[in-house]
Amino acid sequence: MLIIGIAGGTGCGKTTVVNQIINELPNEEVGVISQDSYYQSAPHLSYEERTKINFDHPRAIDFDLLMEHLKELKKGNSVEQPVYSFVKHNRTEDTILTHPRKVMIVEGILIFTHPDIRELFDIKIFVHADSDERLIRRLKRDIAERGRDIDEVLNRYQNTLKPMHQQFIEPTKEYADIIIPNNKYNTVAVNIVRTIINERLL
Ligand SMILES: Nc1ncnc2c1ncn2[C@@H]1O[C@H](COP(=O)(O)OP(=O)(O)O)[C@@H](O)[C@H]1O
Ligand SMILES: Nc1ccn([C@@H]2O[C@H](COP(=O)(O)O)[C@@H](O)[C@H]2O)c(=O)n1
Repeated sequence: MLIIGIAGGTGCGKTTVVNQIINELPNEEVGVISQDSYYQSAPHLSYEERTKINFDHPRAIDFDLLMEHLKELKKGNSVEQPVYSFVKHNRTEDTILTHPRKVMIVEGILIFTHPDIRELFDIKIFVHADSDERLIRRLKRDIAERGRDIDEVLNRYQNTLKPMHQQFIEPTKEYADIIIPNNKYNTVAVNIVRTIINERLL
């Protein structure tokens, strides 16, 4: 199994890049795991309390479960990937049965901060977009898709997202084998990664 890690700050375009890469690849050969599915479950907290969680700090992620699932997939076993609700700020009751594939792509803002998880990646890719681009995209996306308003996004950006990005995410760029500039859609980079994957699938 080839495991590719794709990191980068919120709004840099990780999910979009992954979708562009897997589009046109046979879906029985390539699987995706999103770090967002592994936000800690917090059923003991009220909604109000959950809105105050710092979601950009590594402790917000259930890395133990993510690690366990990646190891199981590597062994050839299927896992139940959790489903997370950005509207409720909580894990849902649902899971997605995720089967091992020849190529597994793992994407998320903090995946390169965890040394043992970093070790599992055969290829590490960091997607870069400037912080103003990322904020604009995040604003539009979170209002359109994640039930937020402009104040929520801007407060979170100033209070936690920006400092956490500088402290935890940006420094992990140094672990990357490939850095994809993504201020604009980068079809050349996407095609290069797809070529690497296709070679593995031959
Ligand atoms: N290169 C790009 N140029 C303009 N908009 C983009 C680009 N890449 C992604 N987007 C848009 O920005 C938003 C955030 O992208 P997304 O892939 O969800 O980022 P991430 O997964 O890194 O948080 C989405 O609405 C997406 O359509
Ligand atoms: N309940 C939550 C959980 C996370 N976030 C934000 O999501 C961002 C990471 O996801 P991307 O798809 O953008 O990479 C992260 O910056 C968290 O602030 C949230 O808003 N609410």
